[in-house]
Amino acid sequence: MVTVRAPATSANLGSGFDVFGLALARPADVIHVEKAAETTITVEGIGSQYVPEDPRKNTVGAVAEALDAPASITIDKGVRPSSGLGSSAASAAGAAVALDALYGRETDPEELVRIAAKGEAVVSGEAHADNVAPAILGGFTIATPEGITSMETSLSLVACLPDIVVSTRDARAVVPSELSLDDLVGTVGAAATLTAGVARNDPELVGRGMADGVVTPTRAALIDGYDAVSKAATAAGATGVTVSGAGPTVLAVCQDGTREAVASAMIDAFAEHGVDSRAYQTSVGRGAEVFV
Ligand SMILES: Nc1ncnc2c1ncn2[C@@H]1O[C@H](COP(=O)(O)OP(=O)(O)O)[C@@H](O)[C@H]1O
Ligand SMILES: N[C@@H](CCOP(=O)(O)O)C(=O)O
Repeated sequence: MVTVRAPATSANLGSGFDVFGLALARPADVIHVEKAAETTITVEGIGSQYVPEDPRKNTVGAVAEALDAPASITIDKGVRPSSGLGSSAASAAGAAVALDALYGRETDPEELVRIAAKGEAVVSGEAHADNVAPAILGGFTIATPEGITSMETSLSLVACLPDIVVSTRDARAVVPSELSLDDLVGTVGAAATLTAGVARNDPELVGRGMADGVVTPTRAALIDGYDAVSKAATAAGATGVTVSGAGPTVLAVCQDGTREAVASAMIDAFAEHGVDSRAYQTSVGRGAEVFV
């Protein structure tokens, strides 16, 4: 048997829609795989009742098929489904790494990212790699059709998950299909600022570079209390706040020493809007790893 821990991830980071991604130190899924004549999937853990065990409907089934690596697979969900924390991607990435190890393939990690992205297509209709790239490679990743660039970085983060469900498929439907030249210039400037901040481990630059007036406002409208949560996090010491992935998780980048205050400010602000939430105080993490 091979067991892999695969991290939650936060995609987009505001200005990098479908391109930027960050691996989080916590939470994570744990995937166990054993060789079998055909693929079967068992799902346990947080939100497991919402995750299909049919291999044709689970991201992990598509990965096993793409790798031609049939297995008996158990997924222990630590990342809640439909959270904006790359839940479906954590399982896909974990399965890709686990099945590769189980069958001794030693596949190039970038190829594993492409295979895990096929799992994402099962859920959202598109093989976007912005969650599976950091889930496999760790750190900050830039995923484009031409390839993946990954960078190590150190940032203090809060991922606040409200008790709301937003499916990635639905949240993709509200994204505008066109943008103005002014918006393009703003987005390029922000994305470049964010990348410089990542390279310098600078939370001020990363926070400033998360600004986005194109995609984020359309998704924020699906999250009760988003504006209040964003303001409360900023007042408590966040340098930037955005929708994590397709939402509903709200991600805050924090100045050193403010993470605890930011987390409780976000929970309180959601509560004032009648929404229960849970805040993960976290940091930038590693990619999926075999640990047994
Ligand atoms: N292994 C998996 N883990 C989590 N969700 C999965 C998995 N396979 C399929 N799904 C489906 O994917 C959807 C959640 O994925 P998605 O909407 O992208 O949310 P998230 O932002 O958490 O990744 C749910 O409908 C769930 O049933
Ligand atoms: N770029 C995608 C990312 C979806 O991330 P998830 O964590 O919500 O699955 C998008 O924004 O649609």
